[in-house]
Formats: sequence, C-alpha cells, structure tokens
Amino acid sequence: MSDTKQTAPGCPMHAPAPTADTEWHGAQMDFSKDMSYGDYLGLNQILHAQHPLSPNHNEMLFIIQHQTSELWMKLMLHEMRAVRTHLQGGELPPAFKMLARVARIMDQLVHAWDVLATLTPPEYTAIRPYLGASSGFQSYQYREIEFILGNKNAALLNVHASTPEYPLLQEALNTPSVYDEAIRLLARNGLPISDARLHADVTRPTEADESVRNAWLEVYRDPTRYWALYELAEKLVDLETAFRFWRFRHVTTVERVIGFKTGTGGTAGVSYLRKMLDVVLFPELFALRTLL
Ligand code: HEM
Ligand SMILES: N[C@@H](CC(=O)c1ccccc1NC=O)C(=O)O
Repeated sequence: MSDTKQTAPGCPMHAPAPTADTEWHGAQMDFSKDMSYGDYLGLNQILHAQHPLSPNHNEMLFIIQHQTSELWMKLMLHEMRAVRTHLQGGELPPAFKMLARVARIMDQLVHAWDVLATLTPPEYTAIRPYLGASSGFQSYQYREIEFILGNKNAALLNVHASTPEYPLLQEALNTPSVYDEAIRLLARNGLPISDARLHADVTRPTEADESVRNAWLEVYRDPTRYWALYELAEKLVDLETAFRFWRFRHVTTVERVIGFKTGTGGTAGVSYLRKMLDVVLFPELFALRTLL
C-alpha cells in the first residue's frame, strides 16, 4: 500500500506524518507502511476533486452539494441493482432491507436541499456563467435511477452518446425495472397478470395496467395472506414518496434561485421540472388506494 500513498504538497491538511515515536492514547501514528484511513477511502482523489471555475466563495458549496449527491446516488444504484436481483430470486427479506435503505438515502437527499437553499440568487448568478451548458440533466447516475425505477426514456440516452457511460445506460434501459420484477413476483405468487403486462416492452415507461392494479388490490384486501407482497408494496410506496419530495425540493429550490430562467441544459427550466412532478413510478400502487 505504501507505494500508492500520495502527498499533497503545500496543503496544510496533509502536513508531514508525525514521527513514529509520537504517542497518543496508544494510537498508531506511522502509516508510511500501513493502509491509513485516507488510503482506504481514497481521500486523495475525493478531496482533491473540487475545482471551482469562478472566483466566487459559494461555488465550493455548489460543487460539494452535487458531488455528495452523486455519491449517494451511486449507493442507491448499488442497492437497487441488488434489490432487483433479490426480487428475481424471490428473496424478499434482503430486498426489504435494501429498499428501506434506498428510501432513507432519498430522504437524505431531500434534506440536503436545505444546505443548497442557503445559496441566494446573486450568489448563484456569480457562478452560473461559468457552468456553460452543463446541467444536472446530464447526470447519468440520475438517469439510471429513473430507468431502474421504470421511468424509461430512450431519447435521453442521446445526451450520453459517445461517453463511456453510454453502454451502461443502454443496458439500464433494456433491463426490466425493479417494478417490472415486483410485478413478475405477483404473477409467480398466483395473482393473475395480463400477458400484455408481463411481456411489455421494458424500454418504455411503466404504464398503468388493470390486472396489476387488481393484483395489488387483492394483496391490500388480504394482507395477512400476502404479507410479504404487502410489505414490498409499502416499501415501494415509501421510495416513490421520498423521490417525489426530492423532485419537489429541486423545483422549489430552482425557482427560488433562478426564477423562470431557461436552464443551462437547454430546457425551459422550472416549467420542465414541474412537468416531471407528474411522473408516477408505480401507478397501480397509488391507484388502488381510492378503491380500498
Ligand atoms: C442552484 C441549484 C440548481 C439549479 C438552479 C438547478 C437547475 C436545474 C434546471 C433548470 C434543470 C432543468 C434542465 C436544464 O435545462 O438545465 C435541472 C435539472 C436537473 N438537476 Fe438541477 N439545479 C440545481 C441543483 C441541483 C442539484 C443539487 C442536483 C443534484 C444532483 C440537481 C440535479 C438535477 C437533475 C438530475 C436534473 C435532471 C432532472 C430531470 O431530467 O428530470 N440539480 N436543474
Ligand atoms: N441547470 C442549472 C445548472 C445546474 O444546476 C448545474 C450545472 C452544473 C452542474 C450541476 C448543476 N446542477 C443541476 O442541474 C441552471 O440552469 O442554472
């Protein structure tokens, strides 16, 4: 490990390591040969990846807000891919554990907007010209999250054409969503699902299906008989609810900061983001509530 250790010259956070005879409550002090905290976590890469382009003080907040969001998104994807595999295998307890974690990560991202909301319009206006045409619209991890939850849109792949992420996103588009797998599980548990739904084009966004709604309705009318499916449904509702809050905080924060300006990504801005509030990921799980 020692030959991979790097130093950051001139950085006060990375002063020379203390000598081996320095003692503090028995703690190991010399990591010239052993893997340290920073080595394990790759902090040299992470903490040297903030490169403000403007002279404005507040750009650091903007950068770190997005970088931390992307890290949490990475974990969400890691968990959701595993959820999908567990649903395929009918292993519900581990899937529940992971779905609960994903919903809490989404909650974390919802609350993170409180930090960014301290960025005022004049502060952001000082940064915005330096952003060029870059925009969260180009976040490939966000797009993969949308895809894995079933909000597929092949046209949006074009943003990533000729990037290393393109094949990954293409695969995400072509792979059944977590919700598709939940519906297959309903069918495997003897609940009648239409052939049209079971063989629906997985590259298209989820469309409400009557047989799926009726299947979930049966689950909700007899929870004790279908307890695991009932729990799965509620976990999915938790996740969609948290996602809706995220979208809402995004659009309200954007309106607060840039008003109705056109987005750097080329969309109309707030009116585009408001349209996205109408997206329903798991339509039947919400539709059935009116019927109970
Ligand atoms: C001051 C802060 C922010 C502003 C003014 C802002 C503005 C916008 C605008 C106007 C759009 C529409 C696309 C465009 O034309 O650019 C957008 C999309 C997007 N933003 Fe932000 N945003 C902010 C912060 C964030 C943060 C912190 C994230 C977290 C990663 C984020 C993630 C996204 C994503 C994923 C999209 C695409 C949404 C979709 O297509 O449904 N944004 N943003
Ligand atoms: N679309 C934003 C720019 C923006 O927010 C942004 C730019 C670069 C990196 C991340 C961003 N955040 C989310 O869209 C705007 O129109 O001001």
